[in-house]
Amino acid sequence: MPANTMNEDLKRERQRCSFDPKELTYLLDGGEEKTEERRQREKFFLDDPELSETAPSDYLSHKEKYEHAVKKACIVFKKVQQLQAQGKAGMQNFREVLGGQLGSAILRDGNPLGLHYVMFIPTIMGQGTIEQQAEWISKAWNLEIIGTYAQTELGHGTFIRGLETTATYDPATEEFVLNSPTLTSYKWWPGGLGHTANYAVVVAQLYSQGICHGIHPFIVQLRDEETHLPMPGFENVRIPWNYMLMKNGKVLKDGSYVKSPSSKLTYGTMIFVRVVIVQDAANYLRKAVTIATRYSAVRHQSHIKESAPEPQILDFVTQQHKLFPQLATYFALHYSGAWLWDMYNNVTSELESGELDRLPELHALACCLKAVSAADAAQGIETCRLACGGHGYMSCSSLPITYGLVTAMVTYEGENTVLLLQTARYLMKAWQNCLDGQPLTPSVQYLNSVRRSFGGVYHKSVPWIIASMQRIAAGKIETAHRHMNDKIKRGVNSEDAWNETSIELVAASEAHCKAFIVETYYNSVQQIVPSVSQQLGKALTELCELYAVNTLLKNIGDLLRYSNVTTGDLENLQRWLEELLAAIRPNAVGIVDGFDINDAIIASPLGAYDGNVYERLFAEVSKSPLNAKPVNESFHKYLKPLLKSKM
Ligand SMILES: CCCCCCCC/C=C\CCCCCCCC(=O)SCCNC(=O)CCNC(=O)[C@H](O)C(C)(C)COP(=O)(O)OP(=O)(O)OC[C@H]1O[C@@H](n2cnc3c(N)ncnc32)[C@H](O)[C@@H]1OP(=O)(O)O
Ligand SMILES: Cc1cc2nc3c(=O)[nH]c(=O)nc-3n(C[C@H](O)[C@H](O)[C@H](O)COP(=O)(O)OP(=O)(O)OC[C@H]3O[C@@H](n4cnc5c(N)ncnc54)[C@H](O)[C@@H]3O)c2cc1C
Repeated sequence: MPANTMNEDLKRERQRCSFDPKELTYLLDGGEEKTEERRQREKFFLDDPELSETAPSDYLSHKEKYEHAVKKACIVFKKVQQLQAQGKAGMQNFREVLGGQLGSAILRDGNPLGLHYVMFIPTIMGQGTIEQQAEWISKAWNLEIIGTYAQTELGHGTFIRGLETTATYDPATEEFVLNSPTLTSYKWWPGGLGHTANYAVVVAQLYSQGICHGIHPFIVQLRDEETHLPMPGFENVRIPWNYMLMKNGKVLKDGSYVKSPSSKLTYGTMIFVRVVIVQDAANYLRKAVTIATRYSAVRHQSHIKESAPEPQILDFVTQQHKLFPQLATYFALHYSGAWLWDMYNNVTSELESGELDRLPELHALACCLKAVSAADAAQGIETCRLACGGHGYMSCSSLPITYGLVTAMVTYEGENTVLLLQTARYLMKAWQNCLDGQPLTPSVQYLNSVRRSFGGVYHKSVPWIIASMQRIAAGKIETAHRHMNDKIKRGVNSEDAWNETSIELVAASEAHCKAFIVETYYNSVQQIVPSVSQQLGKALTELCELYAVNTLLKNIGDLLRYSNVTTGDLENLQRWLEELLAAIRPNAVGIVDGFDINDAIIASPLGAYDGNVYERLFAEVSKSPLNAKPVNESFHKYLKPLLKSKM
């Protein structure tokens, strides 16, 4: 097929879409102008010959990949500075360019500067005094220094109160002495710590006047700014007094300690990254479902009717049931992420004025939304990979690497189970408040309404599904609360009772989160529909209904246990699901086109806009050095002697 011709199947798919994908693009970007801005920004980076992939980095050594990534990260940074000089670079650009999809396309092998922007700078902004911000932020933005966030140790990642690195204040010299006294206290995992960063925020147990005040953040220089050689010593390293970030907890020069308004303010950066992860997980999922949907429109296989030619695999209802819920999940996580980002900004500004009331609810929501979005996006990406059969397994499909990036999210920034238990902690208190008639915060208000009524009869609407999911969540919260208290009444101490009930606590947390996501998604679509064309509004509504129906059908056991749903209602839900898959089918390619993901970011022969899958696959494998010569030298070195010896 000559280059740049459009695959006929995709041509037909694009003709049958009921709405203009550009309208969806503008909606997701926040308007036509924003789309144009984004496209220009992408072009500015992706068209740069120094950044485009000549040979796939799959064939580089680990060391070469690192050096390649550093080179490109520096080019990206200089280009961001050019944007800044034109007044075009703001926080959003950095997020786009240094993280997100554009970043992961340009820096396929990771971004050695990622942690510098994602955690080092935000920690100084969130934990440093005004003076400390003035001292460090501009140097960091201008890359005069490169930082990382060194919290996790060989022996501790989750339980940060158990971290062993110490920072002991020496009033005689007005310095802190940092020490990682044991093998398990060595900082381990921080991105960039090995060879890139020359500074770190080190999270350590603060000791002053013989008292341990818990974990606090300290700036430590790791490498000489000129030679990049590691600073002398890694035991009893001395740093100046003002290298402790003191916006919250403080140590005065005489060594006396001033408590933070809340010890949990030290954990602030982790909330920020969890909030960012929700949106990033959604974006990686939409890249994967774009690849799998376009591929499924081009791939012909088997028969639906013996008399007809091999159909597009997108016409198999099972294939639709694999992919369309992923389309819907992208929107669900996108709108939940947007809602959480708003709440984060509001609560953070309240914290600035000492208002801590909403921090616990933000923490609880950030925990469960990070956990559910990372897990669901990872599972959705794996479903997309499997839906592409053998070609989905190839690394050039981009699906395995995308899956790897997102499963990491399940672990970092708080391992999922641990975070779901954090939310469960909040829900147990909320249920107790509900029983005691105490006021409830907005995200758990539904506990009151669910307690008062045992659910209405089935009707084919998302509000009925939301009420059912809230009923399931309340039921699981009540069950966990009751089981835990029954154990305590039987003499089990509260910590053991918590641990013994933790399976149900995690499940209650997940159910609460799913109910929150469906409701937030529905409310977002309700707000949007009146402002878009009737066709796009219908498509967005169908996707929202699909997310709700499919999520509920994956939970039939709980639905039967905690509501008065009948088997007849379940049959109606199954029929509704099938109707929605059929309704979405003609728009599937149009929806992914609406994501407007540049082919260079898709980076997959299965998902290119023109749909020339086989030509692109073949071109891709031809790039492999292994295919440069017809006979590989291993034949003469090893195989031939072996064969000879048999003769
Ligand atoms: C501008 C450019 C941008 C570029 C963009 C790029 C985009 C790319 C995007 C993304 C790439 C990201 C790449 C990052 C790579 C990964 C980085 C890392 O992994 S850094 C390490 C993370 N490590 C953890 O997260 C540890 C997890 N563990 C914990 O958080 C804690 O240990 C926890 C919460 C599990 C237990 O901590 P306890 O033992 O001190 O707390 P308890 O006793 O359980 O609770 C005490 C009270 O504290 C509250 N609490 C706990 N954590 C809180 C928090 N974070 N905020 C507020 N309250 C909290 C609790 O709700 C509880 O409150 P009550 O007592 O119930 O009222
Ligand atoms: C790609 C990547 C990048 C990272 N980058 C950084 C970084 O830049 N800076 C940094 O400081 N760290 C970083 N980390 C470390 C990361 O934050 C930790 O790995 C993460 O917090 C999990 O902690 P852990 O490894 O101790 O796991 P563990 O907590 O040991 O988890 C192992 C198992 O124990 C279970 N478990 C632990 N505690 C509990 C509990 N209370 N209740 C029930 N189950 C429990 C977990 O659920 C899990 O199943 C990174 C990790 C990865 C994978």
